[in-house]
Parts: sequence; structure tokens; C-alpha cells
Amino acid sequence: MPREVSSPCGVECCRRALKRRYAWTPAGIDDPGGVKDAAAAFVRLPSPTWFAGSMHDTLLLFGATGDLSQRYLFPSLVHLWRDRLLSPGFRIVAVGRQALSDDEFRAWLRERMANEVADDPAVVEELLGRIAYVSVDLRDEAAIASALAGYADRPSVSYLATPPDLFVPVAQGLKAAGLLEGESRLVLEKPIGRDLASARAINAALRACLDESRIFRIDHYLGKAAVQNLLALRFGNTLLEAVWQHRWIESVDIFVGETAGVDGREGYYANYGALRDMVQNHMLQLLALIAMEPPSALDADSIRDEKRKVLRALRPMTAADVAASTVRGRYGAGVVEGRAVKGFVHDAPVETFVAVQTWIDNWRWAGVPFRLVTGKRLAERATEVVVSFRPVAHWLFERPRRGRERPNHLRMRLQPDETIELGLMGSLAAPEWGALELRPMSLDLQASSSPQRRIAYERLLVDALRGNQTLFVRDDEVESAWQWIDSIERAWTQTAQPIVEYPAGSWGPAEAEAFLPPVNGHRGGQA
Ligand SMILES: NC(=O)C1=CN([C@@H]2O[C@H](COP(=O)(O)OP(=O)(O)OC[C@H]3O[C@@H](n4cnc5c(N)ncnc54)[C@H](OP(=O)(O)O)[C@@H]3O)[C@@H](O)[C@H]2O)C=CC1
Ligand SMILES: O=C1O[C@H](COP(=O)(O)O)[C@@H](O)[C@H](O)[C@H]1O
Repeated sequence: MPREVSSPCGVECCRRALKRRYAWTPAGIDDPGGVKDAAAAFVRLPSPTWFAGSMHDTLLLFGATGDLSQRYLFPSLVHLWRDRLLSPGFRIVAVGRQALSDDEFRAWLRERMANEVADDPAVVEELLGRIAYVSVDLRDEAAIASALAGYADRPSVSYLATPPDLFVPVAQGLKAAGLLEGESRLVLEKPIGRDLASARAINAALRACLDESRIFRIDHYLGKAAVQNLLALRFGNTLLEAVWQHRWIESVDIFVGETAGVDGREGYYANYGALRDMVQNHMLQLLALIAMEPPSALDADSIRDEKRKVLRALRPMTAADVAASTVRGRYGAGVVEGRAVKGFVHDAPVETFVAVQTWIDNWRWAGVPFRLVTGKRLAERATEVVVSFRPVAHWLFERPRRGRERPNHLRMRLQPDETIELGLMGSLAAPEWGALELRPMSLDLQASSSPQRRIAYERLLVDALRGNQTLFVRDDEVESAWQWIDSIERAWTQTAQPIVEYPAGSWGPAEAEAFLPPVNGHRGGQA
């Protein structure tokens, strides 16, 4: 629970403002100047008063009637407005395909936002009053330009929550309308393309419309406080950074399990599959944060330069490796969280589960396997990174016998809860008499209180409005990631790699057992 905050004047509104301010910072009120601050400083946000004069106040939201807008973007905007983290003159231009009046759009949105700020419904009304709705077919650049030219009076942020084939026509329409001039910015949802060639084409076309320094590519995992904490842990602790390399680390596992299915996104998913939908972006970003060299500073390009080097060093997959180094699966019917669910049925040969073992060909990570596993309709929703260390050089103890000892591991759970577990060996749990006997022990580290977590998009919306690119993906990162993904897709095609069915509610295909993280308990590795 967040600690109670007292305001200097004792007035309720002041108390609430303080609470809002502190709840927002990644380190939170319970960690003022604490360990997390070392690397989290670059993501720390200033106080609400600071925002008033420093952010753009016009957001053009394309795809305003879509799933992402309804489930994440509008709720995020409602929360930011409630917490006075947007400019006082903030306005939203909601762009959709359907012909709706402003009032019809607001009524539609009001219904969906009803539960967002239940204790203060006026907040939703205030935000709705700042929305204008514009209907336009986004395949028609001239129509975009004529419908939106009236909003070019001040710098704006155009957020493209649309399918990627609309990115270029929309950018060109915006340019023609004068909406990409000066300090105006463009925010793009993932995925940027479907392979390297299409990503390059999109990036090149965007560069013709505006400079890279004003293009913000979203990967919402970077907006998660727990993901930012990976940097804080690595670069804020001598203890970890000193052993963060091939001499001491045996393997790294990145696991993103979902209980949700493809539900409602069949068309998109059939064209992408788990490798393109999750690995190309979120999982490779996690890998890059774990594997990158320490940046010389915490600014956007210093961090992105280092991430890019990691992505370029990923060893391409070949047809000779792919059968042993990957598993593709697709969920069939089963039971998830006590509920019977149907399988994913589609003619397109796409996977809903993928396991990949890969290597980063550089000095730090020589010979260390990185295993990436993600799937839909698995037994549990969990995102974890497990770093397994090498066994000690010389085993002194009788028990467990050499080769049976459990090496140290660091398990960082990023969602749904945030915990860190350090697996150690010790004799505390062993009998007092006889030879010194070692048993596995674990040290569970949790923050003394859980700070209030915001939707990742809240953080990213504010950064885009402020112009901070640190948590956004650069063009060359996207292209390097696709280059590696393409090598896997190519190898799968060449070898006609099968897609194995797994029951919904399981941990994926039995063939992937060896790819699952080696932690105590319920799945994979040592039991
Ligand atoms: N949904 C999610 O959880 C996530 C989505 N994303 C990405 O966000 C983007 C949007 O996804 P999502 O919201 O799920 O997609 P939806 O299909 O639900 O929404 C797409 C939006 O684009 C509009 N649109 C499509 N074609 C046109 C057109 N020709 N002219 C005008 N408007 C058009 C749709 O309008 P209409 O309502 O009229 O069809 C709708 O508002 C995608 O790139 C997706 O990959 C990324 C992460 C998560
Ligand atoms: O981008 C996407 O991410 C979600 C998973 O996000 P999370 O924040 O819930 O972990 C995934 O379900 C979706 O398929 C994908 O497009």
C-alpha cells in the first residue's frame, strides 16, 4: 500500500496532489533516493506543475474506435487528466472511419470509460469535452490533408493506433496538411512492418516526412516500470554487473506467458503469429536491456545505440539449426483458469507459441544460450527473466554430489507481480551432524511496499507529448530485430517446420519442455 502522505497545509486537495505526484515516480514514495534511483533517474517524471508549460497540448489519435484505443489509450488519457499530468489546454482529435458526430463519438466513449474514474465521474466528462471527432478514410492522403489541416495551428502529436499498412499514407497526409512541421511528432504502434523489407520501406517513407528525432515507435513493454527496473538492477548494483558475462552466466531465459487467447484479433494474428507479434518487439527489447553494454549516459541515443549493438549481434538462424533451436505451437481446446476455451483454428500456418534458443555473438555473451519462450493460452500469465549462473569451479562438499549441485540463479518476475528471487546454496536447511551438506535456499526480494503502477501507455503518452524518446524504439533497432526474425521465418519455410498443437491451459508443447526456465517448481528444468 502506498504510504500516507501529509500535505504541508493539511488541505485535502493538496494532500491528493502530493499523493499523485509521488505515486507517479517509478521508484515511488517508499524509495526516495533508493537503489532503484541510480538508473531510474532518467525515467523519473517531474511534478505536475512542470508539465503545464512543457508539453504539446494537441493529440491526434488515429484508430480512435479501435481495440487499443478503447482498452488502453483512452483509459490512460483519463487517468493522466485526473492526475493533472496533461497540459491545461489539452485537446484530442479522435480520427476514425465511421461517420459519427462529436456527440455520438463521446456517447460511445462515455459508455466505455464509465468505470475508469468511478469515484469522480466529472473527470471523464471533462476529458470528453476536449475531444473532437473527425471521420476520414486513412487510405486517402488528400482526404486526410483536407480533414485535418485546421489543426496545424500548433505543434501536435499524431498517434497512429492503426494497422501498419496505414502508417505511410497517414504520414503523407499529415505532411500535406502541415501537421508534421516544426516540433510536431509522430507516434507509431507496433508492429513496424511484417519483415525487414516492409519495415525498411516504412522507415524510409517516414524519414521523407519528418526527422527520426520526431518519430516515436511504441513498444509498450518499455513503458512498464518493472522493465525499466531491469536497467536499475543491472547498472545500480556492483554485485550484479561484476558477474554479468559469459564467465559467470550459463544461460538466460526470457518467458512471457499469457492466459489470453487470440480472441477478436484473428485477422491480424493470422498474418503475424507469435514470433512476429511478441518476439520481434517485446522479447527482443527485454533481451537487449539484459544483454547491452553499459551506456555512457542515460539519454535516448546512448541507450538505443547499445541495444542496437546487441540486436545486430544475434546469431542468424539457419535451416540446419532451426529444428533443434525452435519449437512452434498452436493452442487447441482446453481449460484456462477454470474456464473451457476453444482452440485457435485458422488456415494460415501461424503459431501461438514459440520457443527459440539463440546466441549473441559478442565478447560478453560468447557461448551463452538465450532462450525466449512465449505463448497464448498457457497455464499462467507471467513474464520472467531467469539468469542462471555457472556452477562453482571446485566442489568441496559431499552432498549433493558434484554435478548435482544447483547453480545460483536470479529470477526477475516482471508481471503480474514484481518479485526478485536469488537462488543460493547453503547448509542452513541441512542436518547439523555429519559432513557439511548443501541445500538450495532462496532469497526473495520484494519492495517494502508496492507502488501504484500505471498503465504502460500513460508513461509513453506523457513522454511523447514531452518529446522524450528514451523509451521508444529507433529505426535501426527495429530493422536489426526484423533481420534476425526473418532468418527464423526463412528457416521455418525451408524446413517446413511443423506447428505442434498444445492444450490450452498447459505450458505449451511437450517438445518445448527443455526451453522453459530452469527454476524450482512447476515448470521446466530442475524440479
Ligand atoms: N489491441 C492491442 O492490444 C494492441 C494493438 N497494437 C497495435 O495497435 C494497432 C491498432 O490495433 P487495434 O486497436 O487492436 O486494431 P483495431 O482493428 O481494433 O482498430 C484499428 C483502428 O483503425 C481504424 N481503421 C482501420 N482502417 C481504417 C481506414 N482505412 N480508415 C480509417 N480508419 C481505419 C479502425 O476503424 P474502424 O473502427 O472503423 O474499423 C480502428 O479504429 C495495430 O498496429 C496493432 O498491432 C499493439 C499492441 C497491442
Ligand atoms: O503487443 C502485444 O502485447 C500483448 C501482451 O501485452 P501485456 O502487456 O499484456 O503483456 C499481447 O497479448 C498481444 O498479442 C501483442 O500484440
